[in-house]
Amino acid sequence: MKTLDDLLGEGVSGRRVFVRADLNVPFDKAAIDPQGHGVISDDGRARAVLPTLIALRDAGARVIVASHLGRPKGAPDPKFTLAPVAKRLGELLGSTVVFADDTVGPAATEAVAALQDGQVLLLENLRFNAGETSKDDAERGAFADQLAAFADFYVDDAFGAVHRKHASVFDVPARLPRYAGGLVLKEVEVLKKVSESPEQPYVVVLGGSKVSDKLAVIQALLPKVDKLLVGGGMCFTFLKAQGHEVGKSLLEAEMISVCADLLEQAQGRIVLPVDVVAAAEFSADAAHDVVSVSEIPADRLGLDIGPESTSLFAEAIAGAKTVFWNGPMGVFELAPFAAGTRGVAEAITKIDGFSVVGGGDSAAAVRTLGLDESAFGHISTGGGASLEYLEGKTLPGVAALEK
Ligand SMILES: Nc1ncnc2c1ncn2[C@@H]1O[C@H](COP(=O)(O)OP(=O)(O)O)[C@@H](O)[C@H]1O
Ligand SMILES: O=C(OP(=O)(O)O)[C@H](O)COP(=O)(O)O
Repeated sequence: MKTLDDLLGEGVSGRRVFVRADLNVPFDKAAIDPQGHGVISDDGRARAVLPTLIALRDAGARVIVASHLGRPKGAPDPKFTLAPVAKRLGELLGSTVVFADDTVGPAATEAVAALQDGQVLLLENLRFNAGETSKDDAERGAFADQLAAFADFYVDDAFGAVHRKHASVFDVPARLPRYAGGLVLKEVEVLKKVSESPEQPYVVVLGGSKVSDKLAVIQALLPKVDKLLVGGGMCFTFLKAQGHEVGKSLLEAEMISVCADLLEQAQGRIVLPVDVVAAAEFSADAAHDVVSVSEIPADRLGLDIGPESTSLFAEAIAGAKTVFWNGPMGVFELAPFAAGTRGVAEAITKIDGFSVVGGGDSAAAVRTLGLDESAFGHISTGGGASLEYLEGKTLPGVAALEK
């Protein structure tokens, strides 16, 4: 695999370099800025790609940065514009970041043509184009052709998206000389060690809201781990499979039988919450109570694991030599539902072993809850990506760089 250092050694002054970054940063759930844009709540993912952007900029490259943000449906959607991210990236870089308000349209084409040596341009959200995530090779390829036409070289530093077979991750690198950025290299190096020889006991903690993505991973991880602790939005499909009613909580109805099979296979190694914080609605000032998982009221939704579950999870974590954690235990962004995530995170910081936290929101939780980042072995920018790496899967973005 060729690296950014190889590219810098070849010389990039005046050359156009396409950088796929993961600038899918979390936004404050309530705030709006004076321009009507969302307010970034944690810019860790933008900071993580700065070394690559600075090295290219300072070497005189014309830097074209591209990313997705959220999950828009293949068409422009102002809710998911990267405009506020361009502004923040400019502040972090200490130099102007030009923003194109389309991805491959006239604005982007003009902005690429006007780029000066040492300038950085951010294209609008890749997922405003159906070609980016299409399952159809030709449709993805046509979009990749347009992106590749902008540049002479391709650098992938979007670790959080390397598990996606998307145009900017998988198809553009097939069309240009390709290089791995420093973030991708560092992430792969750490995760390789954990996946090849995790010191036992190995505990995996899963939560968050991307339920169906992660249920698929559990099957593959189960044989490798001693305990799998499940909280967050994830746990309700499992609780339902155990026969509990979950009220209005997040539920993947079509996955209930899969969860039942997983529980049977796991023979006690999947640990579920015994109590949850059940709220009247998804808001910080909603009425809420701690209830047993067998007593979730029909008109309430579970927004955090309860204190007994937090202690149960902390106990399982305490004896571990390796812990991988992806996905918050609750809606930590709202203060009444942050205790489970805080308790589990604190337990992970105390282990006598190696811990990895992965995921945009999980890493953001560590920072916004004021936990000591240095108490974790590694904080990964990718949740799904690191889970799939640990599962032993070939990741399309990594494979594309290795070809
Ligand atoms: N019980 C729950 N119900 C709904 N959403 C939840 C629940 N628990 C956690 N979440 C949400 O999950 C989101 C993070 O999920 P996910 O994207 O899977 O994690 P990561 O980005 O770390 O991989 C957070 O915004 C959090 O508010
Ligand atoms: O946020 C991300 O992944 P993560 O929540 O698993 O860390 C990445 O930006 C990938 O986003 P996606 O899961 O919408 O493809």
